[in-house]
Amino acid sequence: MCGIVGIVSTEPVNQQIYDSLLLLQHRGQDSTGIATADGPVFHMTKARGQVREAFRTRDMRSLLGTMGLGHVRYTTKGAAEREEEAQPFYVNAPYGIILVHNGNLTNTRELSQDLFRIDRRHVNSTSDTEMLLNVLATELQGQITGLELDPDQVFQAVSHVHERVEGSYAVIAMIAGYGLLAFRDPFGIRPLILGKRTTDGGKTEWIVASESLVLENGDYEVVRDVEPGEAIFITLDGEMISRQCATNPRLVPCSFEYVYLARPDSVMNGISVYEARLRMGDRLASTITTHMDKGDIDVVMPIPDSSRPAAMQVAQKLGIEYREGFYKNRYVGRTFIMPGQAQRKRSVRQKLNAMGTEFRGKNILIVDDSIVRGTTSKEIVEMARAAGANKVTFTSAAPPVRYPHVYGINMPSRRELVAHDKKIPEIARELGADHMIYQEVADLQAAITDGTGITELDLSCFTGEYVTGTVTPEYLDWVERTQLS
Ligand SMILES: O=P(O)(O)OC[C@H]1O[C@H](OP(=O)(O)OP(=O)(O)O)[C@H](O)[C@@H]1O
Ligand SMILES: NC(=O)CC[C@H](N)C(=O)O
Ligand SMILES: [Mg+2]
Repeated sequence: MCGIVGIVSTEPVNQQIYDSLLLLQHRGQDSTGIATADGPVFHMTKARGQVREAFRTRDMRSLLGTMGLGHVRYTTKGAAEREEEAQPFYVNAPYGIILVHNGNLTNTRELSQDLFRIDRRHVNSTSDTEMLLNVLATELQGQITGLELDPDQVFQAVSHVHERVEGSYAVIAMIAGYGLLAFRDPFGIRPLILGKRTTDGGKTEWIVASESLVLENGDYEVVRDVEPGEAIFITLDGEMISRQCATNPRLVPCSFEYVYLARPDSVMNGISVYEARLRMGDRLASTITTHMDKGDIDVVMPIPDSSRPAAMQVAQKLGIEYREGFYKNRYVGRTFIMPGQAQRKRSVRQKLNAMGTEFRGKNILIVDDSIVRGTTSKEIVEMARAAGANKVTFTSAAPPVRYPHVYGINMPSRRELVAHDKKIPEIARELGADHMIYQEVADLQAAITDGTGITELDLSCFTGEYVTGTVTPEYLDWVERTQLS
């Protein structure tokens, strides 16, 4: 789940894109990039690391132009450490296209063959995003008849992309000399939202971004979410044209955005992430009461940061004191989205410290938003015990993560998942907790969608059911053998 943003403005966009990326930093910490268009000329800077360390003043000065896009990367395909695989990606024909992508393609084996054999295109990385860009470029090339590009041709090209590409993709691209294109996969797995604002001179400026908080921060009004399968084209003069480009679009958004990825102050597909997390807390509290006596819990404690809203609600619902026993070092980023298990493990200890006074002799109920590899929870239980806790009950506002996530979250291998193939008491033993309680899948679904009119969610990492057809057991084996850990 990377973070993406694109802006068509009436003034220079470099600073706005930078500010937007800072707001999306929680979606990716591996690398970042900005590209701008100054008339038909592109400027681009990309580098490893986080936004604050990646862009220097001289880079920012060179990013000229009133249209631009940016990316923060959390690697799911390709290599996290290779700067060349940082986004955006560029192709010089047709016209010149620069593209950013949030998501993960599940038919890259077929795509790389087809791109080479049929389209005669060389893709110089293992990045799925570079393949996606080359498919778009091929399809656009196939549509162009005269010299000029027509939005109809762009929409036709996106329809063909939908036919060729499988998996999840929220995409923003600039076509040199023409405008900004944004589209979302036919299941709308990854988020994308459209906003606009009017200048004093009455001109309209547009923004497309992964999360609504970026729009709010830039004083843009929310127009709407980009629909699953829909493409939006914004011309250089600020005219917005949209079209449904998929034959059978269906909204099936990723549940993990609401559990962990998105910032709580964002609204996605009309659902407030914060409120969804409160509802997860409500439902988890009910499940807790069916498993244990409230009288056996002295305090409810969150694991900072992401579980705070759910933990607060669990405490309130159970009528038990809420205490923050883990102090968080604000200078350590999110550990789950770091590349490599060694770094993740080291960082949990650097990130969290247990305060003895909150633990000594107490029965603690810990709430985390999710338990994936168990890196955090194992360390936390040890820390709680070392700080003198009596009994440690570990709870998760999400159900057990038992299956790989192949739509843009780096959990490719079943072996790595602490809950894969294990019953809950076995997980408790593995993590060293006295007791473990997980959210039920139906409760998670209800917590996210209740009252929203949304009927489907991608819950694949909890259920093993994948919405795109190409995710077969053979594919999952291949992913497990070949991808990142
Ligand atoms: O079971 P694991 O593999 O450890 O993964 C799950 C943990 O990782 C995340 O925290 P993270 O530190 O990334 O970010 P946060 O500060 O937003 O909670 C998540 O909130 C869990 O605490
Ligand atoms: N998390 C994402 O959206 C990743 C985008 C792309 N698959 C990459 O690895 O760079
Ligand atoms: Mg956490």
